Amino acid sequence: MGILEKIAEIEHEISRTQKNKATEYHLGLLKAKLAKYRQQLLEPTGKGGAKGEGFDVMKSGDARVAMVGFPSVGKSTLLSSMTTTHSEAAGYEFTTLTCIPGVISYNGANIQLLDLPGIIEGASQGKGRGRQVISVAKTADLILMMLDAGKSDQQKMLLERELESVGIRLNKKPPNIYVKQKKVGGVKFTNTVPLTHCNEKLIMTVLHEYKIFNADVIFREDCTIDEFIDIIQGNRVYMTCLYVYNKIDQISIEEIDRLARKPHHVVISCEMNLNMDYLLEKMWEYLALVRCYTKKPGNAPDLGPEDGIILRSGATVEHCCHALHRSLAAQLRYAIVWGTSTKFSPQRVGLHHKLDHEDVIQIMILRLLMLVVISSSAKIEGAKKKEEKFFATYGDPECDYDVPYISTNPLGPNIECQFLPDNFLDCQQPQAISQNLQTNSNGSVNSNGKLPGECLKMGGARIEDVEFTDVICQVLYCIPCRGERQFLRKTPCIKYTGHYFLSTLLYSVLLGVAGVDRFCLGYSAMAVGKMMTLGGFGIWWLVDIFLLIFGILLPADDSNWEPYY
Ligand SMILES: Nc1nc2c(ncn2[C@@H]2O[C@H](COP(=O)(O)OP(=O)(O)OP(=O)(O)O)[C@@H](O)[C@H]2O)c(=O)[nH]1
Ligand SMILES: [Mg+2]
Repeated sequence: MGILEKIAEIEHEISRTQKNKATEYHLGLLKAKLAKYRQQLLEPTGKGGAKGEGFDVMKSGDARVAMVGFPSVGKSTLLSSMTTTHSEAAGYEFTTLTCIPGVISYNGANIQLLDLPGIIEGASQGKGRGRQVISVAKTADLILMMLDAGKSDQQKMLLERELESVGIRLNKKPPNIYVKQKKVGGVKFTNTVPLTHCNEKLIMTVLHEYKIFNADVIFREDCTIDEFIDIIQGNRVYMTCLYVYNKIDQISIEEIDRLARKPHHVVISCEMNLNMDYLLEKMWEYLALVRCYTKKPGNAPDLGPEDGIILRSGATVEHCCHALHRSLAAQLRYAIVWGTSTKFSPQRVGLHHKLDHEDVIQIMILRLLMLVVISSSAKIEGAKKKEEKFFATYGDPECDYDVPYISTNPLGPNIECQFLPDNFLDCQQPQAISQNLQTNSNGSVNSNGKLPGECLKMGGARIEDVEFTDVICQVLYCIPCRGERQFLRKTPCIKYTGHYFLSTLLYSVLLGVAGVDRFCLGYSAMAVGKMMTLGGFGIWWLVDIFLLIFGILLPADDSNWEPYY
């Protein structure tokens, strides 16, 4: 007996068997057997069926939509009206015999629309070109089930059954059941919710039919036995589907109303061009594509209708990196995202952050690594050019903080630049005004006597003695802060040039006779004198120690003692 007959027999048996508690196990067993035979039919072990000539269409664009339907429902007419591709349409059945691809440009995305031959009842068993059509449909992101509004609802059921029988599940989520086969230990069954559609015994029966004797099974959802069989089979495809009723020009307005109100339904007329915009909108909604705009550091993002990258729903920063450049994800340091996917806008995120529609993303990479990667693969000269080109396209990876970040939000992530501690700033050194006057070319001094950074007097040990001046400070590169990045900061007229009090005192006590302390402080001439006289015969040596202790002898360059020893 061939597989087809076996299937027919089981189907007959299922239809004959009454559904009640007593026959529940018998039916479960039959369903499992049926699924197994269908699987064998779809994947023949022998030479296999005829090759799908004319069906191997390259995947292109951002998403793929396949039209499936009975012959002469207007699939080719829809393709011709929605895309620039022409597909032969005629009043007789099986006008189209191969897969014809067209492209729809919508919201900046290119959506590939496939016109397929009509399928008939029994397509799943290979009637007509059913098998090829279904295998192409499986590769799509969305199925448009084309139906003739003039015909009965029977056609929808028939088509659904054909697709169901080859493992395509329409508008359903994968059931939340966990099955893990093991080598030993028997079957361990757990359910986290009460089961109303099946029980442990039925599940065991099905498992035995599949010759699974050792496994962990966890039901996290109240599923039916069919859904459980789907999980065991493991090759089910869960797809979204839009039911498109064509030729609404031929039916009454009440009928149109009835059809249009059903879930996942769209009513159109290709010939009269009715409701085509809505169909496009719905297709976009069902494809659930995500468009992200990239932004170069320091530049505003391009938000035009053609800009941005199109990603699948649930896409992460990693997908976005792959879409830009294949090596980008490996070098990602972090990404900055503006939009609804983050708690704060902008926010730093990692590789696994999920992006939302219309997010703006800025990718920061490891610049050094980038250089190493490129230079190891090519000569340095070529690598540099490559890197320049890369940065011109994706922006300087370092940072874009050199554009003043003006925000009035007190809870914002950045502090005011003026409040940054000194280690984040590059500040001018205060200078004694006498030196400055000498170098000043025009020789004029400001009305208040001082320019930024100028001091009339340097040094001082007590706060009352110290003079203050304003110096120009610049925030260091790559340090984020709010407001102007260059500002004046009040600074004491003190400089440090590496003189330590304690070491100098020790020099003075131990080596004062040789004038080492005076050498260190920068009084070279006096030091030579002190050395020649062997510390002024001991008197100069003692005097210097006292001068040091009382703070009268200080470094020759007006600098202060370093505050730490
Ligand atoms: N009244 C009406 N007729 C339509 C409409 N759309 C298509 N048709 C007609 O339906 C017939 C079949 O159209 P096709 O586009 O060839 O149908 P198909 O689904 O591609 O058919 P196959 O390629 O044979 O599978 C043609 O004669 C079209 O003129 C419509 O909106 N209203
Ligand atoms: Mg056609």
